[in-house]
Amino acid sequence: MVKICCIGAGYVGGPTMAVIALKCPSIEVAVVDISVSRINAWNSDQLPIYEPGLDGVVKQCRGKNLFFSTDVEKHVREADIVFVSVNTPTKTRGLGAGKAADLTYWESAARMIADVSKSDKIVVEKSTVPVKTAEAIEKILTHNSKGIKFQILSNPEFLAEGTAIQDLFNPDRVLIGGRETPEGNKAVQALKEVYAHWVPEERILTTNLWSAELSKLAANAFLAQRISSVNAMSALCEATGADVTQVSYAVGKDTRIGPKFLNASVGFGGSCFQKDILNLVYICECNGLPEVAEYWKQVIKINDYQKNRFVNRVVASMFNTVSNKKIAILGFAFKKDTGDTRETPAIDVCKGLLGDKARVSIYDPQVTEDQIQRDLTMNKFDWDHPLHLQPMSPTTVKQVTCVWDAYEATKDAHGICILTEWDEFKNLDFKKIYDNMQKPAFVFDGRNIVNVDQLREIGFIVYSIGKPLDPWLKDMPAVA
Ligand SMILES: NC(=O)c1ccc[n+]([C@@H]2O[C@H](COP(=O)([O-])OP(=O)(O)OC[C@H]3O[C@@H](n4cnc5c(N)ncnc54)[C@H](O)[C@@H]3O)[C@@H](O)[C@H]2O)c1
Ligand SMILES: O=c1ccn([C@@H]2O[C@H](COP(=O)(O)OP(=O)(O)O[C@H]3O[C@H](CO)[C@@H](O)[C@H](O)[C@H]3O)[C@@H](O)[C@H]2O)c(=O)[nH]1
Repeated sequence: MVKICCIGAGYVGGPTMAVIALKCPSIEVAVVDISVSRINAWNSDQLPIYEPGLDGVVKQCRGKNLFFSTDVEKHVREADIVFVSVNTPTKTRGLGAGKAADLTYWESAARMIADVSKSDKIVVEKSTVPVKTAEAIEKILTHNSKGIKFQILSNPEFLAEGTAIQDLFNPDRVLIGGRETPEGNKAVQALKEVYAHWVPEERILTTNLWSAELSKLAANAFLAQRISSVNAMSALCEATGADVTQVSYAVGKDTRIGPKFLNASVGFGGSCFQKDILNLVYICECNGLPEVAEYWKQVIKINDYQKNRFVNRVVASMFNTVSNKKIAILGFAFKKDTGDTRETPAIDVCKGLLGDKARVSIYDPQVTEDQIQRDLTMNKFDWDHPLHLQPMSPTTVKQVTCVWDAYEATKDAHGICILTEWDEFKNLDFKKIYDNMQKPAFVFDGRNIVNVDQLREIGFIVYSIGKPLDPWLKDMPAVA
């Protein structure tokens, strides 16, 4: 029986390995982690991450050919294929701080693999890493190998949160990069056979190592760039009276452009886009390509601009101050159908409003109060380290309350900010909400999910990203 071990039981390691176990009953899969609480949660009824469909997949295989364990060394030693899916946060100190990927966790995993291995292994990069990481990992492994042979493959993951199970069942492509040597080709073939259990052969792409590593960074940069492009257009739409939804529909109808990923928003979030672009920027700079670095930096600058612009709209609309006003925040996760808050635009928006002394009342169906408080007090990039190594939140932000109901959050509020596109927000009783708010009552829709005309009829003053402006907002500056 082929044995797979995955180091890192997170958003990628957990779902990816659960799907491999489900689709390959003949393979034994162990997912290991240094975080005891994470592993305990994977072994309980309350999985550590919320992902539609994940529960069912885990329940079908757990205890049969899928195991979650903290005995990292044992499972690595026994495995034929070791996936490494650990954190690769942005460095906060030293060389490349604020841009480069911090490979501490990767390096310690590689050293541990070399230490405990007693048989040849294929080591698979599942984490998103800088180009040429495989070379560094190869060096660590071979210099410590005691005669054991390791083949390194790059197999970046393209799943998106909220649709992870769907994406894993039916991927656009699986990408496997390896050394172009007989041993390298053999290793690529072995991993290909795993995916071939359910992925059609023509969707399994094989490349050299560096192309696979770079393709992952490139794909995320292209995706994020589309959002920054449409968000940049949203500002121009507001200035001209065009409607960004109509513009992106018309643009996306061009088959060369395509309709997906053109939704204007308060900004993109998530653990990957910003981190991976910063990483790309750093790699370009290190390779003497400042113009290319500058080009990709702009994607992040526009994203920051979009979040600032949103906060400025809120404050400017409400007589240039939100001091002591209650603002309801509907949605804190970085997108719907996940409880993940890493780099969520809600953090920046809330911090902006708190900076103007607002009182914020937050409701998100999947995010706990503890998480929100930690997010609002943590330093940038600290969120991307293993849970037990993150600083405990020393203080709580007093002007923040978290509630478990949208009606409670909006009661007596002056304004509402919709920051995540949860389906349930589309069906709220806005008349009831309006009746229970201070007047004038404002809605700032950062996800373009409300029916603007209906809300204006009820009496709300409505701002919706990239839509023709409410007369109330017309003469107010977008960016103060
Ligand atoms: N989240 C996504 O949607 C996504 C998608 C594609 C790629 N990625 C990439 O995959 C990687 C993992 O991302 P994630 O979202 O799953 O992160 P995560 O924080 O959810 O999971 C990483 C896990 O690795 C564990 N870990 C760290 N060092 C370890 C070690 N030495 N031994 C054992 N366990 C260790 C941590 O405790 C943590 O549970 C990152 O490089 C990320 O960029 C993420
Ligand atoms: O038209 C759009 C599409 C997305 N978003 C926002 O962009 C962010 C990222 O969304 P999405 O890409 O759907 O989720 P992620 O889980 O971050 O997935 C991205 O990052 C992963 C980690 O690298 C990759 O594996 C995926 O392919 C890539 O889509 C979220 O805040 C979305 O709300 C928009 O604002 N407008």
